[in-house]
Amino acid sequence: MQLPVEFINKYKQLLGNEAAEFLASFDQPVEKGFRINPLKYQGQLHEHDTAHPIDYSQWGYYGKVNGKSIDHQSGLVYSQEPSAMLVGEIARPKPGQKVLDLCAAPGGKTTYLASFMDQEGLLVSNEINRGRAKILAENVERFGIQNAIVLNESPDRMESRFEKYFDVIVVDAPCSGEGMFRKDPNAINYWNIDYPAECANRQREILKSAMQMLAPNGTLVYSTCTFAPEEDEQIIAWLLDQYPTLSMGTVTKTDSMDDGRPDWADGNPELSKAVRLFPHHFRGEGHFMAKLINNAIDDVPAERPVKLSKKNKKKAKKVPTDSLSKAQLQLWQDFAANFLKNPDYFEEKHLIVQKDHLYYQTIPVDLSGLRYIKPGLELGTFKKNRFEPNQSLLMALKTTDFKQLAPIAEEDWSKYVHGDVLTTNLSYKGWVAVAVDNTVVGPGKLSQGTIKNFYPKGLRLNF
Ligand SMILES: C[S@@+](CC[C@H](N)C(=O)[O-])C[C@H]1O[C@@H](n2cnc3c(N)ncnc32)[C@H](O)[C@@H]1O
Repeated sequence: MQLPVEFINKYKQLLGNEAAEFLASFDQPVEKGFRINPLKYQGQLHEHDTAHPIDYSQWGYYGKVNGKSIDHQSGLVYSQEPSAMLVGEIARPKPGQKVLDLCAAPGGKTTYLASFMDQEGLLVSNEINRGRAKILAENVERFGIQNAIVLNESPDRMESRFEKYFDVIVVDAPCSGEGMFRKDPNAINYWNIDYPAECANRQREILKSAMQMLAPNGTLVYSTCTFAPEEDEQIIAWLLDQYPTLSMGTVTKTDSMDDGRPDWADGNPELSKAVRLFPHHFRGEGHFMAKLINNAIDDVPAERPVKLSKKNKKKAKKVPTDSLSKAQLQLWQDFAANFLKNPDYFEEKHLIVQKDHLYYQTIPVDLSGLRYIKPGLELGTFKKNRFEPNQSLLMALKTTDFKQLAPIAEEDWSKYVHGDVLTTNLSYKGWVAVAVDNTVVGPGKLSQGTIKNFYPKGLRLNF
């Protein structure tokens, strides 16, 4: 790989004797990995091999995901580069906590955090770029996360709404991406000697917002996929300096993980508690991460109303946060009674309607004034006098949750995701959850031996 001369010289200086080995690692093949989704997994994958577990990740395996497989399409597996998996392990939120993934698309860390949360508490998953936020929302849906809200905001516009609100915040920062060079050689074209310092400016801005939203006793996890000290140790040194209530948390490291380098910042020995994953030591593309604990004293209420500046008021989309009409509630309850084994699982007080779409929020959050993609788990849509379930609802439940299940053979799955009508000898009528083995793959509507296909058009596949 042709690396920029200034990049080579910089790391020769920083790494000394080790530089040759580090630079040679850029010519080694990319390491691929995937995780099993504990929210869905019931002991069976269809075409992925779990022979090579990743020792520091409870759900991680080395290997490549087939994007056109049942496992991927139904959210049983998530493709993630092995070093990125450690970020989720370090953050390790507990069920019931309020968690923020501030730079979240396409969703690697979000899905990891959700794996720990077991559908309880609140996961706010934010991405500033609208196109990327939509991809994030698709991955949240596929993974079957019930407790996530997908926002499309700049971090500073979230501050006043979520002041001192989150127990865990992950900032997987936009960075100079030096750990991406092997995976995406185009990333080299963006690099120049000043780029890390430019990225560091943006990282400090994002972290200032994150600090406004971190609750007393909260945990902040900061990570990058770059080796540049300006964006790694020097950012953590700045944080510790600016926010005296922060202290470094300890991270359990395996032999192939390096300590942070105090000598690459201000010499603070605490920085060695950070983790460096170098591709010449570790089976992965490379990452930096640090865990910080907020030791501030709890003096401010956790939740505050939105306070928007005039400028932000203008930009903000008007969002109707409606409660259900009586007729809508009846339609939902009739649907749930026929379709779900526990029709009261999605409690009425957690339901909201927006433009005829019905959503479920585990913890009610007022999103007025904020841009979002999904204000909660989308249960479905009210259409005239009926209710139509959304793919998100199907993805977020297990086969055992449905009254009306339509199991199909593995060979019929490709017809289903292609959008074909299927035949069956089941005798139910109405909405069914189509499933392959123990995995729900999407909705259908059954009538007289045929399953009408309601797999979303945007997700359909050609083989
Ligand atoms: C390293 S990527 C995140 C990867 C993601 N956490 C994952 O695991 O899949 C960084 C993200 O930050 C977003 N970003 C860029 N500028 C930002 C800003 N000023 N504030 C917040 N996020 C930003 C980028 O669009 C990008 O999606």
